Amino acid sequence: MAQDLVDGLLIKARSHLPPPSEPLGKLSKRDRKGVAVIKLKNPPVNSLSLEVLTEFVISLEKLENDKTFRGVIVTSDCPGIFSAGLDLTEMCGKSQAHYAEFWRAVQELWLRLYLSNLVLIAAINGVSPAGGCLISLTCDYRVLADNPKYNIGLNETLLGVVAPSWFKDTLVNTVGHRTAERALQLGLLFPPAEALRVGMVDQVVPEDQVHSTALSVMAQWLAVPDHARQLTKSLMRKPTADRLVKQRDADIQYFLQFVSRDSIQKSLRMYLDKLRQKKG
Ligand SMILES: CC/C=C\C/C=C\C/C=C\C=C\CC(=O)SCCNC(=O)CCNC(=O)[C@H](O)C(C)(C)COP(=O)(O)OP(=O)(O)OC[C@H]1O[C@@H](n2cnc3c(N)ncnc32)[C@H](O)[C@@H]1OP(=O)(O)O
Repeated sequence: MAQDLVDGLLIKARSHLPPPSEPLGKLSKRDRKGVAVIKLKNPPVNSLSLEVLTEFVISLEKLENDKTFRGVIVTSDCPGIFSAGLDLTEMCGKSQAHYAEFWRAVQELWLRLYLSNLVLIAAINGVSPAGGCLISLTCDYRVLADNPKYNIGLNETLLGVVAPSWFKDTLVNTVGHRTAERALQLGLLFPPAEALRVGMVDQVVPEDQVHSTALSVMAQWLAVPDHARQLTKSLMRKPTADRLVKQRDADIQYFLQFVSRDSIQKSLRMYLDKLRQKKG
């Protein structure tokens, strides 16, 4: 059975955790075949808070260091939402020190995912804007559920902010320069068929087949000897990652200046208010 391949690892935000005696991320070692599942669970929308980013990095590090694991399926535990992207409340009305800590955590997660030695397959079972899309773009392969609500893309410009150069590079490396330029400037969120057409995802399948498809794809990738695949991945990705590694502090300073501007704070607040008012 395909499911027998899978081990479970759940990332949760502390505020939604059961008693503190339980560890934040649960890593069970029952699996024998070396595939783990990281399920993002930060209801209601799997926003990437500082805590979730940090926990994600720790979980990945554990998996990287545990040689029984060779692949990870990244998916969501929140129905209909893969991830709403970076937690906007982390970028509004906080201190400079907080912004710096938050942005370093965003950088760290991107670097860990993008350069991971593990095979990463995104099983995208929900809408996936901005940072949510970025997570999937760092994976080696993307399977998207065929639901017209499950848009995916880097929509930063629609919030009045700018996708940083390494977000942009990740998209360019996936869909090519022209598609990326248009998608980034317009802040396009692609429905499944369009996402497949432009190469933002590799496969679109019925919703109930996302997980099994991700497992089949994983088996195909794991059939390749690790050392050859890992070196090839590094050849393809390291130049892009190195551009950030060489200027991480400058990138943080740039983010601080940008996000602290009154005009940017105003845009982010207005966007959050719009989201909150949607209900009422
Ligand atoms: C070198 C660097 C230099 C320069 C670069 C500078 C800056 C870069 C800056 C930013 C980069 C940002 C990347 C991002 O990821 S920004 C996040 C973008 N995300 C979005 O646009 C998605 C917004 N959310 C939605 O569209 C919807 O919520 C949804 C489709 C995901 C889900 O819709 P639902 O109807 O199911 O749920 P809602 O009622 O809308 O939301 C429930 C609840 O959650 C709050 N919320 C939603 N998204 C976020 C978020 N991203 N962060 C924080 N909170 C979020 C929403 O407000 C509701 O809250 P309340 O229950 O009303 O309190």
